[in-house]
Amino acid sequence: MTATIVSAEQRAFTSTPDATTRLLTTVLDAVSDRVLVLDAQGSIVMINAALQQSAWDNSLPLGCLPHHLTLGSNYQDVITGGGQPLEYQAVAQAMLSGIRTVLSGQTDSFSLSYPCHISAQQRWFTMKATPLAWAEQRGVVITHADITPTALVKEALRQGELRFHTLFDSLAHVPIQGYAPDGTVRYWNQASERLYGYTAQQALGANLLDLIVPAEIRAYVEQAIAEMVMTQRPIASAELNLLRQDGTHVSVLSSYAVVQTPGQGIELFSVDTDMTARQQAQDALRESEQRFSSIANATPVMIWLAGTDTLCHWFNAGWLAFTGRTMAQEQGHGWTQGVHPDDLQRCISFYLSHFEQRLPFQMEYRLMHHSGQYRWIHDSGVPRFDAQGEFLGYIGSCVDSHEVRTIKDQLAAMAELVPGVLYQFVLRPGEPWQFNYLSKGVEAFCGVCAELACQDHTVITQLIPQEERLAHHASLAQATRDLVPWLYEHRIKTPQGELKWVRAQATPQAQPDGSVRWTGLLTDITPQKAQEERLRLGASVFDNIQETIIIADAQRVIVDVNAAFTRVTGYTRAEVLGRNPKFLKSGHHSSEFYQTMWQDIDVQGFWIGEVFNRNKAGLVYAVMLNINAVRNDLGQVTHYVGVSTDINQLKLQQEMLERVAHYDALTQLPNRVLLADRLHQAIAQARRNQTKVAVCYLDLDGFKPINDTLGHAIGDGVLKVIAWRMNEVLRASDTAARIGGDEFIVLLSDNEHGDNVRPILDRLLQTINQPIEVNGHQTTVSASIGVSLYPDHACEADTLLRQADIAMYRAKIRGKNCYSFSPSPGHSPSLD
Ligand SMILES: Nc1nc2c(ncn2[C@@H]2O[C@H](COP(=O)(O)OP(=O)(O)OP(=O)(O)O)[C@@H](O)[C@H]2O)c(=O)[nH]1
Repeated sequence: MTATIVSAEQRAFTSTPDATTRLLTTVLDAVSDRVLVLDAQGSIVMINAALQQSAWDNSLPLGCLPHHLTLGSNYQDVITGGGQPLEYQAVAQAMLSGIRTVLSGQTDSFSLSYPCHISAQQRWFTMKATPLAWAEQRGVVITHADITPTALVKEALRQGELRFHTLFDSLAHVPIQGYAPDGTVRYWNQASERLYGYTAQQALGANLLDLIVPAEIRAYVEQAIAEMVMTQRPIASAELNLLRQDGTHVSVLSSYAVVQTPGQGIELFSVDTDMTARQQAQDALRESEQRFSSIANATPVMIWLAGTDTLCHWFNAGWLAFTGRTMAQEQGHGWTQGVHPDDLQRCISFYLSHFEQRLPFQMEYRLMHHSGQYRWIHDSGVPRFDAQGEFLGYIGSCVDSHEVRTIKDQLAAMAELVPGVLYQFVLRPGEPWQFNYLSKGVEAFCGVCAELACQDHTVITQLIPQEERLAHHASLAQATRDLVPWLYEHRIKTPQGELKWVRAQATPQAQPDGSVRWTGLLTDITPQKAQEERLRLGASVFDNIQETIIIADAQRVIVDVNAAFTRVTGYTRAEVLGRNPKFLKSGHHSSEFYQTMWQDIDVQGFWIGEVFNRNKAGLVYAVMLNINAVRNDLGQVTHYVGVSTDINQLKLQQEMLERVAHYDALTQLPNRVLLADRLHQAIAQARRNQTKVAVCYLDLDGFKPINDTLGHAIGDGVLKVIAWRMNEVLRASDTAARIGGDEFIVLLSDNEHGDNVRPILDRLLQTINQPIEVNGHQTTVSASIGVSLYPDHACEADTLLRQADIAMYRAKIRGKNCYSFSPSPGHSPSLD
């Protein structure tokens, strides 16, 4: 294309013989931009081909209208001339102002973009003015470049960026920052404002590194940015500790985006997640773990931690000090190597069974001490859960319970020696009983295994007969409520079918956790119960037996009597309790009698004999009394039991027989047998007392005629009267006996000499000789008496009797109704 020269100025411009100018003109004609040159006055001195060509387009942009665009015309007139749309007038003024600044040398260039409607399409142009000098003239070269394609792209980008930022802004809670490779902030959303404290206005244009990157990580951030710029790819997310405006730190997780923006180069975006809360939680957790670990390591208690896989992964210093092993050795299953082989199986299965159910547990096992000795430890494990209830594993604490266990074993051994069963169980509201301890005695006593009973209380409770169980449980529940010592007797039926009586005594104690712990003793009272049964039976016999029973204590004070006692004696039980039984004395026995009786009881433990007692009514009765001393295990007398059998009838019968044997049935005077006894006693007494006994042989005179005339019955009556009269004149110590027919013997004891008996003999003769009336029949008899004296006439009873008999005949011979003494030895019989 060739430049068109249309004026003198144009000619002057083009006539310059400067090859450079020509070259320039040629170049200007070759470019597609619209170019025109103004001189210092603003007149058009050159128009290139593109502008020339476009001058024919009715829709030329501003300043290019063809009817104005002529060489030599003033450019100001061209672009401010009439017919231009109103919206262009401001643009035209701006253009002129810029051109003037260039022409005046104030600036090296001026550019302005402006829209322009061509054929109803909006297009974008950039007007640029740069100074130009030629042939000692100065001017300005103006280009109008159609930048519509570039503008469209930029607009699209701007719209895209707008949407991008709108999207960012809509992420109100996500802090996002956009920045240039040099750190200049280009985007700063509201979330960033909240997080870092800088407003968008403060942040935009500032350097991100200066705003929020602490000095200590600045080099790292710079390097990261450089890497992203170089690779045009984001680096991996990083956790950074950044600064807020107020100087505090904030922990963020930064994710990055690298955006290649046409015209703006690389733009970087950081998308931050505030990690402060998580960091604080992590810090708190770490601190808590550190605190736990320092506390756990400071305590002498041995502590272990297990994860959800049942494996122990941590042991405190106390544990490691105990075992003398390293953490690595103990972790996993390592710790089980230290458990005593006898305890291992029990220990593991106990641990696993509780672990499976997430239950707390307590167990004891022997663990190898670093000294090489096994020691008992008490291990308490509890499940761990996080705040959301998620199971985390177990934590366990152990204490060296060796000494305690040793004492416990000793106590258990002692407990085995205690008769009965020592036990302890715990009652928790709403839970079944739990036996903590049962001494081994339960196996012999109840026939059940102590360990099984500790696992399941029904092993014990089901031993109680069904019909007694309710009352037993109610009694126990009452004592649990009242917290008072409990004493209860009940039966059990052992698995072997044995029925036993149990005395359960225990003390309930309230525990801080709301449970009640019972500690007590079960005693086998089967023998006592059998004894009680026997006693009950005995008591029944006691009250129903015919014999009277008196029970006295060791001081011989009555503590009980039976019903027969009251029936026989007339005394009620209340009247005699607390009294000595001696009030029953009849007076028939001497004090020696009783002394002997008690001596026998004390020495041989019993006494049996006949005793005359006196009842409440004053009557004497005979009993066969059996007194037994009851002694305790120490041999001390605790009670006396007297059992009396009423022998009154027997006694009467005996007396009757005795009387028959010793007394004359008609006159009731002693007979010959009793006389012989009395005579021997009288002789013995006289011998002791140096006195004399007179043996008087008395025979009635003329009795036969009474029988013969009045009859035998009257004769009997006479004999009875005579007997009665004889006793009337005799002393109590004397004896009148009938030895047959009308013959009597009178013994006069304790006479100082023979003459002392004469008055008595006289009174005898006199009283016998008194008239007698029997059944209306009057009669009279007399008596002849022969007297022998002990020891004057003889010392033997028979001799004395014989001599008295002889003397009596002498009295008969002397005429009857008189007495005659036996002659003294060596003397001739006399009739005195
Ligand atoms: N009624 C009665 N008579 C008796 C009883 N026992 C003996 N006789 C009688 O007593 C008499 C005793 O005899 P004698 O002593 O010879 O009679 P006597 O008339 O007293 O004679 P002398 O002694 O010589 O004075 C006999 O006739 C007996 O039959 C008795 O129990 N009752």
